[in-house]
Amino acid sequence: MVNSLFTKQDENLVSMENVSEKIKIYPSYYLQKLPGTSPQLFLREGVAEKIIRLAESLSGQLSLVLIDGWRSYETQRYLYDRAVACFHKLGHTEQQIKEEMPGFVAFPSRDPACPAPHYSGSAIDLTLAKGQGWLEMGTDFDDFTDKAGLNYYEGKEGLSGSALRARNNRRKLRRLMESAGFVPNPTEWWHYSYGDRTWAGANHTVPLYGGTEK
Ligand SMILES: C[C@@H](N)C(=O)N[C@H](C)C(=O)O
Ligand SMILES: [Zn+2]
Repeated sequence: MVNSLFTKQDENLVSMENVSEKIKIYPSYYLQKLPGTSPQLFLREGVAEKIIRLAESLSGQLSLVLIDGWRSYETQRYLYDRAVACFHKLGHTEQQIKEEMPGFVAFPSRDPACPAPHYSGSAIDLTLAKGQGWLEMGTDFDDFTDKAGLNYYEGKEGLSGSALRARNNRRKLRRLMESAGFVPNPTEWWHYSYGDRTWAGANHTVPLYGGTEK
C-alpha cells in the first residue's frame, strides 16, 4: 500500500496542549527521557477532534489523561528493544517473545504498508482521572503482563474491592472510547486507535492514516 491510498494522509498532526480543561497530558516517555520524545503530545486532527469531544462530554470531575499519541520511529525502536531485553531477562524464550511483542510494543516499522500504529498519529495511550487522581486500572501504564489485558478481570469470581474498581474503570474507558469510534488493544487497557491498521482490521476496511513525520 502506498501513502496516497490513505484517504486522510494529508491531515496535520496537532498538539493536544491546552485544548480542553478536561484533557491533561502526562508525557511518560519524555519524562523517562527516551530518545525521540517531546513534552508535547500530537494526534491527527480528526483523531484529536474525537478525543476533545469525548473529553468535553465527561461529567463532574472526570477527565482524560493522555500519555502518548504520535510516536517517533526512534522512540518506537527504543521501546521495542527495551521490551525485548526485559523479556529476555525474565527468561522468556525466543518463541514467547515473538508471540508476545506485537501485543505490547509494535515492531518499529516505517514501511508505508505497515507503519507502527503510533507512528501514524492515530493511536493513543490514555487513562481516566478524577480530580488529580488517576482512576484505578489494576496495573500501571506499560505493564507488559497478562494483567494489563482489557478483559483480565472479566468473568472472574470473588474479585477484591480494588480489582472490581479496576474492572469497572476499564469498562468505563472502553465504553467511552468505543462510542467515539476507537478500537481497543486487547492486551493493553490504555491503548486505543482510530484510523490505523488495527482499527481498519476491526472495521473490515482500509486504514485512513499511514506513518508520518512531525
Ligand atoms: C508501548 C505501548 N505503550 C504501546 O503503545 N503498545 C502498542 C502495541 C504499540 O506499540 O503500538
Ligand atoms: Zn499505545
